Amino acid sequence: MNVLTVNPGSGSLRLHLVRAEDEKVLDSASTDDVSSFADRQPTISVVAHRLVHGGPDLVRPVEATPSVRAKIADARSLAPEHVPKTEALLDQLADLLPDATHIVCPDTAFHETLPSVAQTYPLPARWRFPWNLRCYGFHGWSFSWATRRAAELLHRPPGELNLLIAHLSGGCSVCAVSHGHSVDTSMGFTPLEGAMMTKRSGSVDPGMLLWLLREGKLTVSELEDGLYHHSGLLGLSGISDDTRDLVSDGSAEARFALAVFEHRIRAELAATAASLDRIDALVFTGDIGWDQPETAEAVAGGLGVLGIAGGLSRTRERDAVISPPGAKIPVLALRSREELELARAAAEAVR
Ligand SMILES: Nc1ncnc2c1ncn2[C@@H]1O[C@H](COP(=O)(O)OP(=O)(O)O)[C@@H](O)[C@H]1O
Ligand SMILES: CC(=O)OP(=O)(O)O
Ligand SMILES: [Mg+2]
Repeated sequence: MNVLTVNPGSGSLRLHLVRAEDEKVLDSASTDDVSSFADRQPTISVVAHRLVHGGPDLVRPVEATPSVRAKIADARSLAPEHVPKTEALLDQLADLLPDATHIVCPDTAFHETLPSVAQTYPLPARWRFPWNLRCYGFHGWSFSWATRRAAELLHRPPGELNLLIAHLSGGCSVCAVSHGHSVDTSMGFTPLEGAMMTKRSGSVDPGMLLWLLREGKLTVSELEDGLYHHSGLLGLSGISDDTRDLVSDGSAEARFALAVFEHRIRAELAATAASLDRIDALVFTGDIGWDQPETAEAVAGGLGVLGIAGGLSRTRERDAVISPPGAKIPVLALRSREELELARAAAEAVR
């Protein structure tokens, strides 16, 4: 069964054709030209659409029926960078591939296992319940792949593993996995919370946001645009949202932006680690987690309090343990393979 996986991230649209039976990638592209990509495939039976926010109701992969489409529309304003892209792609691909089964795969599904203490914001019940104000968590397909792949590399069943995972890419979030399940994560109600990102701020004092609005410094839309597009590595450095540019630039501004990024990733990892009774491994994934050894080194090397240390290998030829032999807690670097998890989940949903 050939599955077209569609992954609209904040900074790119990634397309893969995956043969589900053996998880082989038959073709891939990072392009907005979905129609040329689809046209060049001989057969596509299923389309797996990554849906960043499933809202309160979409908690597993499901076919994109009209009632599911209505629920996606309800979740639109919760992830304004992502959900509208998925809606447009669902429309476009339903026209291009009318005979394929279209499955929507929520990022949030992986975090359905979050215990209620980790899901809950300390807000009045009269706000929380009618408006579903809770922590959802994102990057679920990346975390579930990382869990599966780490288990292979560590020769342990995934159901036994306790992991700290850092998905560092355009969007950045961390996850604590206990016995294979998400038990805490840094993103919450929206993909703006938690770790500092490439262009997004991550968490900042809510009192500061109130002050900016109350004092008329910024309008709601200026605030939203600034927090989503002009903050993070880009906003701090004034140079680039890409860690590769910042590392090679080497200016004081670039180094400072990277140092704040590393500090905030370490803080998020340490906070989520509090939900684990032991750490079997720290896993780096996502574009930055994979291709920026300086970042992995600075993050791991600064987590001595958790028993994690640096001295990591800088080689990235294949997914591997990158900590030195004998490290108390192994550190792994894995390429993010959301497409394999999306293909697997969609193939299971149509069976
Ligand atoms: N070291 C890096 N390697 C690759 N991409 C990076 C790196 N640092 C920052 N980026 C940015 O991350 C973006 C990828 O973002 P996006 O497509 O949203 O990916 P993801 O969906 O994985 O978050 C790219 O646009 C790039 O500018
Ligand atoms: C949830 C999220 O931020 O996704 P991405 O990193 O793909 O933009
Ligand atoms: Mg992504």
